[in-house]
Amino acid sequence: MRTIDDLDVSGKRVFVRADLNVPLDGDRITDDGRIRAALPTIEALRGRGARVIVAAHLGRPKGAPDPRYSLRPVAARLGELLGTEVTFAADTAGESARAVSAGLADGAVALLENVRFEPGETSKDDAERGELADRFAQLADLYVGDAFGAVHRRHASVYDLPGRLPHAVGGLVLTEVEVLKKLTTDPQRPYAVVLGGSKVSDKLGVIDNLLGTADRILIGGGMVFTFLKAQGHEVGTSLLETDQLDTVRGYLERAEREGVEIVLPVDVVAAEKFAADAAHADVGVDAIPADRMGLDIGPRSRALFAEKLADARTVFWNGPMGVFEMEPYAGGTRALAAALIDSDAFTVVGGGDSAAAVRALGFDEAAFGHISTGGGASLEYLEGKDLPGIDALR
Ligand SMILES: Nc1ncnc2c1ncn2[C@@H]1O[C@H](COP(=O)(O)OP(=O)(O)O)[C@@H](O)[C@H]1O
Ligand SMILES: O=C(OP(=O)(O)O)[C@H](O)COP(=O)(O)O
Repeated sequence: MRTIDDLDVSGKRVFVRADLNVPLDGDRITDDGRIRAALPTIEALRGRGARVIVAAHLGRPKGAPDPRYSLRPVAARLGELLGTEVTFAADTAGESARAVSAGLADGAVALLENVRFEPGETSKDDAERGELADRFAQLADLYVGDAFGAVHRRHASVYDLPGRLPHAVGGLVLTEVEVLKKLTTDPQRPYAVVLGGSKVSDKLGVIDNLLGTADRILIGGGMVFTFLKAQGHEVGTSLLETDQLDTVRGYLERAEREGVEIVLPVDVVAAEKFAADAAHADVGVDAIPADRMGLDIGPRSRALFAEKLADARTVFWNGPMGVFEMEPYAGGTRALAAALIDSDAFTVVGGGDSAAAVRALGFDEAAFGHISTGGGASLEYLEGKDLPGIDALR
């Protein structure tokens, strides 16, 4: 793969696909870790006289402009961190984007509006994605793929566009892959993987492959309830993927056959509704009330998880254990982060929200082996899957 050092970028318009999918509270960025992670590549290109056009997604809008998912606040923060103005294009690949691209000076930086405002970005139809990629290609002379957190997505700006322009891989993707490689080539054992978060249907599938490599799989966060239900427990109004129940039953059976330990919580914090001020209580997993939702793993589960991680030599963690953004449901995530730090294992934390949680809860990032910007992307890499956003750069 060519790196940015192999490209002659001076005076050229360089399309940089970055992952700037940061958590927001209204239009306030609550954690700018992914913007910071994108800086080195952008700075290196600027420093060599490139005209840098950054493109990214934010959240999951439905293929049309939606002000809640505008990247405008991200442009402002990117400008502050770079110490230069970042021109914001009010559309993704339309008139505004073309005008911004044409007016960019050497060393200047622009950010396009959310690529997912275009239906072609995430389309399953090759022609529809191709049409958008053609429009992106008109904006630039060169392409740099640096959106590690999105390399598992076969999307127009990640997968189709690099085929249309001379391209290179960005430094963030290279660094991430280098660290994750250590987990795939003979990890020190016991090797534990901790899965949580809310992208349940996205991430359940990884368990299939992890059953072949990990010694222990600990399940927390919104993942828990599909497992508990599969075991016959009632889960009230908790996050549940009903159509995945058979799959999960299959994982539980296979784990038992193959001697892989799947560790599930024994208690959860069950709340009346999805709110910080809701009535809530710790309950055993066999006693979740019908009108309550599990928003965190409970104290007994935190102790159990810490015990299961104490002797691990390698740990990969993706997905918060609970709704850490609300203090009453942050205890599980806090306890898990502390358990990782206490263990002697090589620890990798992956995912936009998981990394943000570690920082928001006051942990020292240096206490972990590596904090990755990608959750789903890291998991798919660990599974040994082909990653469209990396394959397209070869
Ligand atoms: N029990 C739960 N119910 C609903 N949402 C949850 C639960 N536990 C965690 N979450 C949510 O999961 C989100 C993060 O999930 P995800 O995007 O999969 O993680 P990451 O970004 O680290 O890959 C957080 O916003 C958190 O509030
Ligand atoms: O936040 C992201 O992934 P993650 O939550 O798995 O870390 C990436 O920006 C990808 O976003 P997507 O899962 O909506 O494609």
